[in-house]
Amino acid sequence: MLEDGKTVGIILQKGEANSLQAVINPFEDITSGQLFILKDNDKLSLGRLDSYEYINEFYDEKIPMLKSLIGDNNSFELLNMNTIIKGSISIIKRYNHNSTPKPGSLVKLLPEINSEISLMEFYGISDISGNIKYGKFVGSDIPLLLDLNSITMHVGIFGETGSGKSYNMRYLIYLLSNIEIKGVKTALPLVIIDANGDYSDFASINYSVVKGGRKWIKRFVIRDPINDSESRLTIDLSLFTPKDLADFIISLKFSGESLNSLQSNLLDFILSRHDIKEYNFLLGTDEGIEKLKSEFQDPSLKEIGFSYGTLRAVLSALEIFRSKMITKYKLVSNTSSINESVLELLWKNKGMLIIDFSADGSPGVDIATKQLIVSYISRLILNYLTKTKYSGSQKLIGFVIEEAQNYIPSNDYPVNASITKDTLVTLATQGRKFGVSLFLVSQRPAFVDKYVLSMLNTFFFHRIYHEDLRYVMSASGGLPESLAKSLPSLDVGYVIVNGLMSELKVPALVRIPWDPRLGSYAGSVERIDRLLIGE
Ligand SMILES: Nc1ncnc2c1ncn2[C@@H]1O[C@H](COP(=O)(O)OP(=O)(O)OP(=O)(O)O)[C@@H](O)[C@H]1O
Repeated sequence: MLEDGKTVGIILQKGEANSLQAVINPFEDITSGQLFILKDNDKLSLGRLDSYEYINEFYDEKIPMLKSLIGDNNSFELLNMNTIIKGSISIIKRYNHNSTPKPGSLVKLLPEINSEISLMEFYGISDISGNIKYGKFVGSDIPLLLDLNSITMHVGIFGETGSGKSYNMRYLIYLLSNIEIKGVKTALPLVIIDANGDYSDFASINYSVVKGGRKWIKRFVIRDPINDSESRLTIDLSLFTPKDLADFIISLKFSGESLNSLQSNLLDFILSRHDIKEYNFLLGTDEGIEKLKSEFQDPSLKEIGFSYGTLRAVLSALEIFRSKMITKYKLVSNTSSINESVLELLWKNKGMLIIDFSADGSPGVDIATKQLIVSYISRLILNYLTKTKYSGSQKLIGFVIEEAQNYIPSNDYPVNASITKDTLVTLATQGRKFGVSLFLVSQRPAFVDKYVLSMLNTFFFHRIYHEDLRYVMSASGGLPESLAKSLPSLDVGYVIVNGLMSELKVPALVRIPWDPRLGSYAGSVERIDRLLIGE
């Protein structure tokens, strides 16, 4: 069965450890990273083409090994050509044996696989019920199996702009929405921080794409909703410490870029005199802000050492906060629109919450406010899952964060994200225990916090910038040189998948199938030539 694919080459030399040299038919369309079956009599192995080159005038019948192969018709045709492909192949799996294919072994395309039994045979596993079928290995129709049981070890999706990340995330959402386990349709509950409105259609026109195992989808916006598929996002400030809120309010004045610690200390001092349950009133209503402002008249503040200038600066920060959060965004509410009951509904219905941060869904909302929201949602998810875990039941939520560098930046990235970073680090470290699966999507992995990067265990690498190669290599535990070399020039629609979820257990080059329903979203771009002629 596994050996049924077409013979396209012959092993010539056995190199060190798992590496082999082979001649391959030059008329075959091959790619670095492609998988082949290697057949040494009845011993089969799986090999990955690491590199190849076209060599001319190779054939020389005086070579003893070639002489012995000339008897075989297939081999003769291969060897009797002026140009051949010389390829380096590494063995990535041996099927029930320990040997390395000897010179003369055949290199075969992967077979056609039409049944789950042959798929299990290919992977050498005895159960595929916890797996989803993702894309196809390059040069074959065999899907990469992704093990759902490793999903809480977190996922990274990286690639430069236009490399296909959003389409891939949409494809993953489609797969995670249409899971079938032992005949039961289900889905991974998802909360999505949608930076550019790339997923909003799943709540409306493309609902059918994701409704397989889901019964509930909600899209949140930060403006007045204009139809039934939208809800206004509000958050509950009692989930934050006074220090978090003080830092946020003061930094908002500087567009989130810097922080005056004296001003922040003063506001922290005032807020700390209140119970956290009062924060939604104090910071979410005009009366509350007025009450808070009146507390700055307290003469003891000057005695403690807060200057008049600091007091005035904090009052002006509170005004800026009021005009944005209360007047413009109407963001704060005791009965926040996303709360623990909503997460409970999300879990029960295997639903999906889309937080639309696009210019359409959240017009004019600055990055600091987006961070406050992401921080709020992270805390909510962590609190909810911790509570359910300690009450004896385990639940699971996938948390997709696009433009992850804005929420968990590395030290090299000029964004202050103290309000999100700590909680997201906790989610990354504790996620497996409590049932959180992070999906971090970013154009620049170099700008994502190194510690969090090291917590990710499954990677989807699209074409990436040269400068990011180093980070990608260290975060993913290394890629074979051949695959690493191809990363900066990978075509759209191709991705290197590596890590715990991959049943292949080694990095693989995978083709992501095109589905027009998944291909029409806010971030997808039309071809400019067709656009210009109005096609
Ligand atoms: N598997 C695929 N097959 C064919 N076309 C694809 C595939 N994946 C993506 N594309 C096309 O490539 C373009 C860019 O893809 P996508 O929007 O996913 O990139 P991106 O990496 O998310 O970019 P950005 O970071 O700028 O948002 C889109 O127009 C999309 O339709």
